[in-house]
Amino acid sequence: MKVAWAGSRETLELSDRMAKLVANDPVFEKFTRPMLGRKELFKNTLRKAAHGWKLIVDLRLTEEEAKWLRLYIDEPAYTDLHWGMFIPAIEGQGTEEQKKKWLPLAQKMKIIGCYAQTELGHGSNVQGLETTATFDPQADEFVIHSPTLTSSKWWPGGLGKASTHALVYARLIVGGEFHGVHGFIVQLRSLEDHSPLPGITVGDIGLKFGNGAYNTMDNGVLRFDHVRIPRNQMLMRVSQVTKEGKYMQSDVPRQLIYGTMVYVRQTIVVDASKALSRAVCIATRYSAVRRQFGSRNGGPETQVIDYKTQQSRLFPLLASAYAFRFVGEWLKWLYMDVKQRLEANDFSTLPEAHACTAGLKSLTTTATADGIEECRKLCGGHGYLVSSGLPELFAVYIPACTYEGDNVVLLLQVARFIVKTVSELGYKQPVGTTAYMGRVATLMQNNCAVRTAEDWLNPGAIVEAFEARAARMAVACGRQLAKFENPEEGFAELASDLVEASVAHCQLIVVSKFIEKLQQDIPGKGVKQSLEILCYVYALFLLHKHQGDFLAVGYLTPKQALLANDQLRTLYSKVRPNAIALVDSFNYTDHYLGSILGRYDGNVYPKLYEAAWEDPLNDSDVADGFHQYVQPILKQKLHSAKL
Ligand SMILES: CCCCCCCC/C=C\CCC/C=C/C(=O)SCCNC(=O)CCNC(=O)[C@H](O)C(C)(C)COP(=O)(O)OP(=O)(O)OC[C@H]1O[C@@H](n2cnc3c(N)ncnc32)[C@H](O)[C@@H]1OP(=O)(O)O
Ligand SMILES: Cc1cc2nc3c(=O)[nH]c(=O)nc-3n(C[C@H](O)[C@H](O)[C@H](O)COP(=O)(O)OP(=O)(O)OC[C@H]3O[C@@H](n4cnc5c(N)ncnc54)[C@H](O)[C@@H]3O)c2cc1C
Repeated sequence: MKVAWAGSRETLELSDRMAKLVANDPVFEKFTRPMLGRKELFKNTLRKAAHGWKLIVDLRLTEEEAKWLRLYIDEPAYTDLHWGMFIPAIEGQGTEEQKKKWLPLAQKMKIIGCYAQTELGHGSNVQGLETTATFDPQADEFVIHSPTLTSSKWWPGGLGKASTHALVYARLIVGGEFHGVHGFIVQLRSLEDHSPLPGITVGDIGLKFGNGAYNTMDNGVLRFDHVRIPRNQMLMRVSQVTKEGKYMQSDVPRQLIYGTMVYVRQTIVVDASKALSRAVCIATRYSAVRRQFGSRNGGPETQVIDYKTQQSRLFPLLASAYAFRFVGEWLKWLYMDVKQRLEANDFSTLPEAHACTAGLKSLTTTATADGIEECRKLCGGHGYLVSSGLPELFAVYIPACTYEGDNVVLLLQVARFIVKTVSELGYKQPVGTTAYMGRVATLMQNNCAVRTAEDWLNPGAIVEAFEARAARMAVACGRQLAKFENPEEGFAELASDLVEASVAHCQLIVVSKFIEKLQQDIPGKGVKQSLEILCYVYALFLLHKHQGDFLAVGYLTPKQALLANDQLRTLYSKVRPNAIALVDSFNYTDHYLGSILGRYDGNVYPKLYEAAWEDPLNDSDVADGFHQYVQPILKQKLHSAKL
């Protein structure tokens, strides 16, 4: 199962080597992180990033090994944005000449870059950005300017203190005409002493949610006062500005300017499976250690993992972690395919890649953020201790629901794609993830054939149920929209229903990709069977949770919905014997997991007890401040009879 989770034996071995390299290096210690003040915390992150880079250089790590190393260091840092957005943006939107100039500098870390798109006043509405880039033909330069307070760049990670350069998104003005938002490479700080260059005001935006957590990152604010950059620092793969001040659009669609977001959303889906699996690993191991009630004749109490309520909350999350892992693998393939096509100037699959990355980013991050919090509750009181690892994981993870596109805004993008597909059904055969809509007539007509709980153990029955629900919800939205004279007004009015239809479509993708995964050759005794059980748990859990949809569209009867729930209960009993093995298969070191409750050896209570004494409050028996603030109260002489 470790191989199935990792994707291949090679990846398992490689990631295992990197995990151990990090776990055994004292520089990467992280247990004290939540106790540190901001400055100390940030400096420590810089130290870890520098040490990580030294290892990459000294050990001549490959790009793949370096990625795993950064993952296991497990501390948000400017390097995430440098490698994860700045470099991919230049790769995707730069010309060959620009790539030749900037990529070697960035890859050798001679410069540090960030992705400066969002502003104080605008994040979701990218077309609403206010920063301007005005072409000055005399000087052959762009003038980058922040005309208002709300045009201040706000949020970019790595911008506040670390970056020397930024990829700045600004409205292009040529000859007095606006040409929409484009990307520009702008140097922010001196490469000698790191001080901000003239015309640049830059700093950190301040503390964020949680102790430690995302505060290791210097999310920044940035203003430009007529900052000049050479013309060739506008990324010019999509459109160009000539020396003479002529704006030219190439055959490449404008949307490619948003390409970096497609790339990062795809990586976020894979990351969701990592974050959720960490939380599930902690909660599952602890649920096997923790005992409450049920002792007979002085024997041990019941392991909480044996309670059906615990199983019905925990096992769907375990199944979701696997589901997100496999849909992430598929999405990576889809992205690579689109990337290759784009390089050959085939842009036909870009809309689907956008819809899939946006929708799956939204679906998986929402479920993961909620899932981590559920895992905290599954660990009872001890889950609230920082040493459980869950509070910090939650605090670090939840912004994923917002960054790289607010999750609701992204589902509305999916809705546009679905509505368009439905409206074109009469003359265009849908392909890819919308191919099922080509069978819309059948899906609208046929109802569920399930008669017994066992009938639900059938991939065909499950896929058809999810297809029928998604198709019927999409068609219903289409019909409602058709009643509006102005389609945009209709879209705004029906936005909540459209979001629900998008969720149904995205859940269908995840379920289908899990089932497709099971059609592949999966080596290892019992591995495929265990994955089949998890796949049914994932699908039937969603069906149970959203049974209102399935019933409302008239595909299921209440009896069939109840049978699905009966089957789900049986499936939980099948997951139980392998639950620990299924989380051990994630192959996480205790360092990466960062949790006393989730320790591999299960030695929870002694270690919790030990850790308590390491809290700075326990440095002395009598607390600092006792003599000053508590003792006077204890010693006071009160005159009032009542008191
Ligand atoms: C080595 C380590 C690697 C680790 C990886 C590191 C990862 C780091 C992880 C976390 C760190 C956090 C970093 C966070 C960074 C950020 O948050 S960057 C800022 C991200 N901002 C957003 O996501 C903004 C969201 N808004 C938008 O994307 C868009 O504006 C929009 C809302 C999608 C669309 O706006 P609008 O309605 O105005 O539409 P238009 O812009 O006019 O577009 C119209 C058509 O374009 C299509 N479209 C839109 N987006 C895309 C896209 N990305 N790709 C392709 N096509 C797109 C849209 O469908 C319309 O098409 P149509 O005309 O055919 O209908
Ligand atoms: C930790 C973190 C790191 C970040 N890193 C970066 C970075 O490196 N670079 C960068 O450029 N940006 C970064 N961002 C910014 C991030 O991309 C934006 O915050 C995000 O895109 C959401 O935009 P917003 O803040 O404008 O939200 P808003 O759009 O203001 O959202 C507020 C509310 O309005 C709703 N809403 C907005 N529009 C609509 C609509 N059309 N229909 C219905 N509801 C709507 C949303 O659903 C939400 O509920 C980061 C943000 C965070 C939190």
